[in-house]
Amino acid sequence: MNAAIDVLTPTQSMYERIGGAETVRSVVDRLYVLVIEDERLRGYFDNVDLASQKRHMAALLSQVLGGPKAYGGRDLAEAHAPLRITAEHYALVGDYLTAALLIAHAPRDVIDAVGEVLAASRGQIVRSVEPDAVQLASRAG
Ligand code: HEM
Repeated sequence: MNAAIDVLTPTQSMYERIGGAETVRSVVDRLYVLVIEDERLRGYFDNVDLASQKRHMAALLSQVLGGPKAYGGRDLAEAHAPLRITAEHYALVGDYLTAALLIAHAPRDVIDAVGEVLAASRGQIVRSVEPDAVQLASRAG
């Protein structure tokens, strides 16, 4: 391979480039501070063990970024179905995750990759029927 191609070929995972376990932990800590400070979201976590929640989220984020494959939590659809999460609340959590990554100086391509994962997992997490969908369904008869 010539030197120019070497330079352009990523040798580290996104997980390594953002700073590995330590950065993931700080991103997840910040994410839950932002979420719990938001009165629109706080109630979802009233009876949740936040320490174990953070461990699961950190394991999932590490895995998604090409780090250790250590996620041992439930399937995302199964974990979130009883919560009836709205599209608005889902978007807020996504924005807070992006904010936490930016504060940790995650590069643009990492933010974009996480954005794609968020978009792909939306259908498993958002469960409430939105007014538009109800209207369309009733119009369709
Ligand atoms: C943005 C994408 C999201 C991801 C990647 C994600 C990820 C996770 C993970 C990994 C767990 C742990 C599952 C387990 O313990 O087995 C979990 C649980 C949970 N999530 Fe999310 N989540 C997301 C969005 C949300 C949103 C938008 C809310 C609420 C507004 C939410 C509320 C919860 C709650 C309350 C639990 C605990 C459920 C329980 O222990 O019964 N999540 N989530």
